[in-house]
Amino acid sequence: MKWIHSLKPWAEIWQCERFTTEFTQSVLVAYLTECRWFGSKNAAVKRLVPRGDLRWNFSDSRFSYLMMIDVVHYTAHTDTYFLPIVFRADIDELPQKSVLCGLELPETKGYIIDALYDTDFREAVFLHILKEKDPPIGNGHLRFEKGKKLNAPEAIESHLLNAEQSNTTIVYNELYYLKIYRKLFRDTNPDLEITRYLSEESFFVNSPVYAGSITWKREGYFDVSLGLMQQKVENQGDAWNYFLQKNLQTFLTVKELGIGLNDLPKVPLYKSEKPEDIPQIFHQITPPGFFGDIALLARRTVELHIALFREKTNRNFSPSQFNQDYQVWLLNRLLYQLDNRLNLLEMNFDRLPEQGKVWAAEVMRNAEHIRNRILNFDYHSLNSMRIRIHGDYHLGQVLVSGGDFVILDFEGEPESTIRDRKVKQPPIKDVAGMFRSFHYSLFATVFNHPEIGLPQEFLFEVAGRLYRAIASVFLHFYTWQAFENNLDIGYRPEVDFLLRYHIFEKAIYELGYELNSRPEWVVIPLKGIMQILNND
Ligand SMILES: Nc1ncnc2c1ncn2[C@@H]1O[C@H](COP(=O)(O)OP(=O)(O)O)[C@@H](O)[C@H]1O
Ligand SMILES: O=P(O)(O)O[C@H]1O[C@H](CO)[C@@H](O[C@H]2O[C@H](CO)[C@@H](O)[C@H](O)[C@H]2O)[C@H](O)[C@H]1O
Repeated sequence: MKWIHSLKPWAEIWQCERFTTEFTQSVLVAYLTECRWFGSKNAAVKRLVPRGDLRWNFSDSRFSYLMMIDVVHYTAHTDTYFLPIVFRADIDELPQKSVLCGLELPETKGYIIDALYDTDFREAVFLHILKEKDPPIGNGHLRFEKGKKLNAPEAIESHLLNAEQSNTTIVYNELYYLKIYRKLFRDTNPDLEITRYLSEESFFVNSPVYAGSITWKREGYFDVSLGLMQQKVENQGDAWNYFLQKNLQTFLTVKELGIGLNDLPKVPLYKSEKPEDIPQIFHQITPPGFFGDIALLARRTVELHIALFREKTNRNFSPSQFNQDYQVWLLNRLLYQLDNRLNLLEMNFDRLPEQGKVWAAEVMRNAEHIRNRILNFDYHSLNSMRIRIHGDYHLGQVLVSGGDFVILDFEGEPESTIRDRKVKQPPIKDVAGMFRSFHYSLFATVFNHPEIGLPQEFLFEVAGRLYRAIASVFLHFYTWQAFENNLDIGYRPEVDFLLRYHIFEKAIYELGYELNSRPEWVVIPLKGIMQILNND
């Protein structure tokens, strides 16, 4: 562990230049790189600028520096990360990842730790939310807001959630989940905005109940969301793992029954069908209730969109029409994204698995065709409405809860700016996200289970046909409910156009996500893009 010596006491630590330099250069860089939530691991970082003047006296005897760290990249782009810290004399029973460094002060020595690992800090946060306090911080104050449904417990027990996530969640009394945002934005986080709206102002009940939030407020500046508390959703895991299991069972049944491709008709792509009109064979190979689950997820998805569509007065939520400004925004963003992906593919080409190289080369050869497809968007022919949507909708964002589905995590697409995430978009974009996710889950099952013992190409083909059946049933329930409830998604040709357009967009987005986060998975979006191009 790194030790730093300071000539100033903890209360004046940021005035000690030696500390600031050593802490920034030899502690923070190494610490952040090890954090799951630090998203700039692969980026070339020019410098870190920690802001240490935001002192919060969270109890009579202790305080924390609510450290906000500007990460300046060589591209000049800057991200801000949140790492509240406290000083402690001991680190008994704390995990190693909570400790940033040892610190020798003039009169004592101890450790700087991530404050979220400190029980007193966590308890103080909860009590501040419960009592709706507004302590001063820097040139502003912290606003601890209490949700209507938060009740005072007799005693507070807390721990950190042990989950793969981009932020850090504190669990209180196994009842409340407080997500502390690690990447900060100069505006209210859409996750907080949408969760609070759905929970307190809409009829939609399949998203978590809002329990409170923490916001840094300053006169003349945009709000900065630091945390969102929700009621815990009792659940049996996420829909991603749920469907992986179902897919595996399906492939094993295909093997057991000796099903061949001739037995599995190709349902027309994206034509909505009632489950009973899907060829019987798809009901035979999938586990009981499979298409019922698809129908239920489609219903919850459309209900979410109806709730977001209903708003008439709050301009953050009221629907908008397609227009020239939106089209310019969309095309600029997607063309930039495509160039970024082609560049990433080229730079990472040699690291790709063999199959990935073949498909990557094909995608690169088709660059002009792809660009043209992106440009093929004309708002004049679109009559439906744009609304606030989930924006990063996939099976991992859905919890399976007592035979139902609950939709979470409204932060939006991780790569987008905060303002881009709030742009109203066609709700069909979420449907496209979910379709990509079903596609992913089928291909991931094939990749992860060589023990199924059938040729991969055959299983890919089975996956493709099952995907068509899933999409048809989902679309049936989604569009039917949308039409019944006057959710303005347009007539069928418009739905079809937007669906295909956004599926393509999402696959291109995913190419970047996989190349940056888990290159061994890049074959899945590559396959997705090639399939879409070949279907044309
Ligand atoms: N309200 C909740 N109830 C139960 N589990 C939750 C709740 N919120 C989050 N989780 C769990 O925590 C995981 C991460 O949550 P998420 O909001 O996606 O965090 P992040 O934005 O940090 O990735 C979820 O997949 C889910 O398992
Ligand atoms: O971290 P987030 O959940 O906000 O979303 C990001 O990570 C997702 C992966 O965890 C990524 O989703 C992609 O992989 C999923 C399977 O792991 C798949 O179901 C999705 O369809 C696919 O997009 C998501 O794109 C990214 O934003």
